[in-house]
Amino acid sequence: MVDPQMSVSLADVVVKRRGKTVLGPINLDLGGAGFTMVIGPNGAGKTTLLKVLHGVERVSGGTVQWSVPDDQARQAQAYVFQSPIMLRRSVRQNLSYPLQLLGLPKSEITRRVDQWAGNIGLQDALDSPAPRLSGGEKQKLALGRALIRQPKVLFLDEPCANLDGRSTREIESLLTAAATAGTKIIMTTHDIGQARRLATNILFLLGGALHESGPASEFFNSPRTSEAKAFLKGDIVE
Ligand SMILES: Nc1ncnc2c1ncn2[C@@H]1O[C@H](COP(=O)(O)OP(=O)(O)OP(=O)(O)O)[C@@H](O)[C@H]1O
Repeated sequence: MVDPQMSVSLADVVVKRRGKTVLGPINLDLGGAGFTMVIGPNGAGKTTLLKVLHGVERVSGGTVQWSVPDDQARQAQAYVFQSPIMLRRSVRQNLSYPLQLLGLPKSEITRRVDQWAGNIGLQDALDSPAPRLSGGEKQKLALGRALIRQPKVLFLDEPCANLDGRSTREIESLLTAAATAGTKIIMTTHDIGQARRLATNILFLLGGALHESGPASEFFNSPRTSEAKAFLKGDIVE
């Protein structure tokens, strides 16, 4: 990550639910800038891994160690859920809220809200109720609300699921700008094209295990395992 202090190590992390191992054991060191794309078939454990990294999934074994104390790590992270969660209030209130929680002065909040409303193309909808926005607009608002806090690490779970091409392109360009500005992005996707467009490195999960990982160019050009090859070809992999 751009801030060299923000990296994370997972040692023998296991998540069990109802007696079944849904993730792990995972051993992983994650650092460096850019996009880490978490890919794999349905049920492979992608969302569970994201939540483990963010510290909101109960682990049954192993350790998750950020290179800064846990409270600092959490403070420096944001998480965007697959179905955007927002306040039943205006776009402006949705963007202001995270900054109010940080206790920023009103003038600074107004400045950043105006700037981010422009970044996400909602400057003319600032006083509209957020629940009335389209799916693409809601997702852009969720992203704006996460990025307005300038997190060091941003987690996203399928941020473009069910969005049209135009909204997907707009979200990818917002994410690319954030990555260039120094936010480490860790996201899941079902869209291999999106993974190819964005990824710096890949985590390929299969059956709860980290089946293959490494730089994106290596993964896409010369996957090591037959399962990764099959997955990239579009075959059904279990
Ligand atoms: N609370 C839970 N109780 C029981 N099983 C769970 C629970 N949460 C997740 N699972 C199971 O854990 C496995 C991994 O789920 P997860 O949502 O992490 O996969 P995923 O790769 O994100 O899937 P998808 O691509 O479908 O979103 C699945 O088999 C799921 O059914």
